[in-house]
Amino acid sequence: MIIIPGGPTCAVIASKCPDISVTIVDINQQRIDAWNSSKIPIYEPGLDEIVSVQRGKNLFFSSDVDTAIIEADLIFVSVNTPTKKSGMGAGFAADLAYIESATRRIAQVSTSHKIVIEKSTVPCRTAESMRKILDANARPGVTFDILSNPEFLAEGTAIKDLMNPDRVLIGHLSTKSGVAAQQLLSSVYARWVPVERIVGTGLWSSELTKLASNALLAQRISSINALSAICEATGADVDEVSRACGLDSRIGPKFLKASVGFGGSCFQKDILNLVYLAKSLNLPEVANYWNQRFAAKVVQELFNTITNKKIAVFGFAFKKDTGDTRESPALAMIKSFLDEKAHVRVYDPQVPESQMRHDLTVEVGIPEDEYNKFVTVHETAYSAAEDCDAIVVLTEWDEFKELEYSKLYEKMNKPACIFDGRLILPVDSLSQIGFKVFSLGKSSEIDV
Ligand SMILES: NC(=O)C1=CN([C@@H]2O[C@H](COP(=O)(O)OP(=O)(O)OC[C@H]3O[C@@H](n4cnc5c(N)ncnc54)[C@H](O)[C@@H]3O)[C@@H](O)[C@H]2O)C=CC1
Ligand SMILES: O=C(O)[C@H]1O[C@H](OP(=O)(O)OP(=O)(O)OC[C@H]2O[C@@H](n3ccc(=O)[nH]c3=O)[C@H](O)[C@@H]2O)[C@H](O)[C@@H](O)[C@@H]1O
Repeated sequence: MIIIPGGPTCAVIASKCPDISVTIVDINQQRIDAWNSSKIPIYEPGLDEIVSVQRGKNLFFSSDVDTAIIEADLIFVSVNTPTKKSGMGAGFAADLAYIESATRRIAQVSTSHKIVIEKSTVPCRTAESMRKILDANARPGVTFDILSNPEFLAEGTAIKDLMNPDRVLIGHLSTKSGVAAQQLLSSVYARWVPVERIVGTGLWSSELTKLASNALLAQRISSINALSAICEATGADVDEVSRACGLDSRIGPKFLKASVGFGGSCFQKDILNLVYLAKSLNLPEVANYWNQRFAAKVVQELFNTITNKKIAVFGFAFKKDTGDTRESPALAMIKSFLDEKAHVRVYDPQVPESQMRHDLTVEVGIPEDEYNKFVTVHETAYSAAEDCDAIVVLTEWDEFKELEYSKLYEKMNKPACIFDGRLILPVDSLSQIGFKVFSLGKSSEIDV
């Protein structure tokens, strides 16, 4: 195994797996010299001790990148991925030049099958680019698997985090060799990480999870920092507010320490990277946008028109187990369907027709005669679905999971579509019945 470069991760793997030979390679000779000296190039509590025990046994440091590649079975790519300074995406996108040159080297030098593991923090779908580079430059007969295994350690607690990680994430393809590669890497971590903390996902989910985790963590700090300004103006104490908020088990106490703003090498660059990804995919971060996007998906899948089609809306409340409809996504969604002159047949176990009529006519502003003509409210999901072209699930009521979908399917026009806006339905069994199923935030896997 080699790691390019990723010192702390490498040292911990070596110390937990004495039978695995681990080599850190770096094109920077000075860094390698430092790793081989009594003054290693990174200060991390506990790292010095591990390196001094393992170095020369199963932990090696070298600038001979090519030899290390040829001898390795698994190759972690942990090179730097700073924010681009010039060109397209400058100031936001990640500079993948180092990833590219390391990947090219692996392709050109390898003489046997390799498992190449993305360890660096990269934009979503970087594995696809790596695959293209590997395939285009590989020697005849040499094959590669690519895994995504992002690093979640924080500086200052790196060894502790690596010894006892909350989770180890391994993204892989669902091909036979992709799964085998994932199992092999899992078996390395399983030497010291409980198996339930080793999580397998698709490649893209894994890549995106790393950026998303840093964005969510940074967002918590930004929130508490914004509250600190309000505390200053009002006389409240931010530490007291933070402690009291953190006692809510849904919020939790960690990462709520107000500060002068977050620093570090990663939060800023990874958030910019995520913003760039959202912008380049034309995804403005406006709450209302998510409603519109889902409504547009319904129209698109129903052959770009829903005029005079019948749409069953399952759920009107803003969440399950309540009859409350304030700011419910159903309002904007039904308005979009009515704008397209579709007939909407609504069923919600708790929201009465009078409430729906009030919300749609008074709050949303749909004229009374339009409501009367296009909206009907039903006593059961079965009657709502009758003669419909699509079912759109907008509230996560438990009973929607337990409906007899084959019975609903029989009553509907074909092709019968289901749009799951709450991720509660069993996609596979609905597809088997014959439904065209669309789930929020999911797409089919594209091989790389
Ligand atoms: N530092 C941290 O705490 C964490 C870093 N990460 C991610 O890990 C990656 C690396 O971060 P750092 O270690 O902080 O970066 P770094 O800049 O300290 O180290 C990167 C090293 O890669 C070497 N390198 C560049 N191209 C090479 C090539 N083709 N072959 C061999 N070596 C090459 C450089 O000489 C440099 O020493 C980044 O993507 C970062 O976002 C993720 C989690 C934590
Ligand atoms: O991708 C990465 O590189 C890493 O980025 C962060 O780790 P790191 O930047 O090393 O350190 P943090 O402990 O997250 O601190 C970052 C900044 O936030 C600040 N911070 C943190 C926590 C808090 O409550 N308040 C606060 O202001 C810290 O002082 C520091 O300036 C994440 O915590 C790691 O999970 C991630 O792997």
